[in-house]
Amino acid sequence: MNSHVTSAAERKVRVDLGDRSYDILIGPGLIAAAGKEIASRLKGRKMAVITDENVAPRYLQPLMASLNVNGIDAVSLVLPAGEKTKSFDHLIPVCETVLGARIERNDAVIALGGGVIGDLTGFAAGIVRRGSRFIQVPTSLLAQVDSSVGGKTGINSPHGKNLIGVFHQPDLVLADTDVLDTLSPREFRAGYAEVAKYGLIDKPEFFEWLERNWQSVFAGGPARIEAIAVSCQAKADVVAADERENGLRALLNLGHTFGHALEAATEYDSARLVHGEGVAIGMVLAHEFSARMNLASPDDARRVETHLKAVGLPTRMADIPGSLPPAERLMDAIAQDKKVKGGKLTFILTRGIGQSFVADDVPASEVLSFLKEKHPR
Ligand SMILES: NC(=O)c1ccc[n+]([C@@H]2O[C@H](COP(=O)([O-])OP(=O)(O)OC[C@H]3O[C@@H](n4cnc5c(N)ncnc54)[C@H](O)[C@@H]3O)[C@@H](O)[C@H]2O)c1
Ligand SMILES: O=C(O)C(=O)C[C@@H](O)[C@H](O)[C@H](O)COP(=O)(O)O
Ligand SMILES: [Zn+2]
Repeated sequence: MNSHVTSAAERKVRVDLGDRSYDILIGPGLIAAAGKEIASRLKGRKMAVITDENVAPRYLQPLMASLNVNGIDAVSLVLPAGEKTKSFDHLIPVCETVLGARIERNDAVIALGGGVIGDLTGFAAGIVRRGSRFIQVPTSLLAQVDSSVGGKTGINSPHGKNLIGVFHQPDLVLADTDVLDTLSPREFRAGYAEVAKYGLIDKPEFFEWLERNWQSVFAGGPARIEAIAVSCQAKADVVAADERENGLRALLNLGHTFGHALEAATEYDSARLVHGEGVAIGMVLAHEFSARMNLASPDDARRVETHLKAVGLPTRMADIPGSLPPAERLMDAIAQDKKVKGGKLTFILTRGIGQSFVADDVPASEVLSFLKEKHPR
């Protein structure tokens, strides 16, 4: 470990956004060090910690103790776990807890959990008092490599994923890598799909590294921390260049147009499909669709599927338990995607491994006949 680093962090990634820049600290022991890290960066001494029922029994008390020891007075709220929590019903108690504790703008709201808690809490922080300080303590692999970074916050609608929300950047991200040891294998794999995504967007050498080293990433230790740090740096670079998704940032949506439609189609039922699994299936579909449009070789799609299958991720719509609505209904969700412009579909397509690009004006008729072909029925 670097001797000049005073915290437990092994790696630090900076998200450069002018006066809204912030650090992502990555490494073991960061929950225990949270109070010190937060107190040294923020003036506020009142905070609300929002978490879920799986994370709370393991990590809430250590976080609260670390805050208290460093002079921070904190309240907490424990919500049900799972994607359905990203809803108006759960947004209300988060806002009321923050207001009830008289958290001022310069105090902070802390998300302790996976992407569900991070997106919901970030949204509450973005709207309470028209914007309050926000700290992410991501506890799932997915949240550590993706959702805690970049300021997209929000909730779902029956019309589609993340359709209600705001951009609201955190002031600090503390990714304690020790906590990943208690994540279920299924949730670890789901987070890994977003790690692989960075390779498939524009880092073919990272994808090759993952093909060779994924077992070490799953096992823990330096390869895991390296994969998290590479992912955070990749996301930080994109967010710094295009914070509000006017262009380049849409690349981070690789696999998501199909994936989000599948999540809406399964009614956000985490027992059937979780976000990272939808992204895995969506990335295979995006590569296959690119091959069908003669943009890429079908070999690339096969290579992506082989790797994601090897780690144990679902790669086909048929892998989702239960029946799916017809392709036409999936198209309804796709038509509600936030990337749609003037009614025209935008997809992230590819010319090969690590050669993704934003394709505007993708013909809906092509997407529909592709989905009909792939649909398990
Ligand atoms: N804002 C963004 O940029 C962004 C990026 C990617 C995904 N997302 C969103 O993130 C969500 C998915 O996040 P997720 O995969 O973290 O799901 P999640 O928040 O539901 O967490 C997954 C499961 O793991 C449990 N868990 C979390 N940390 C744990 C730990 N250390 N030990 C034991 N159990 C733990 C949770 O309780 C939950 O049951 C989706 O809603 C997705 O849309 C947002
Ligand atoms: O940060 C981004 O930008 C992403 O697209 C990251 C995705 O992994 C994430 O799932 C995001 O929430 C999707 O964004 P959305 O705008 O399609 O809701
Ligand atoms: Zn995602």
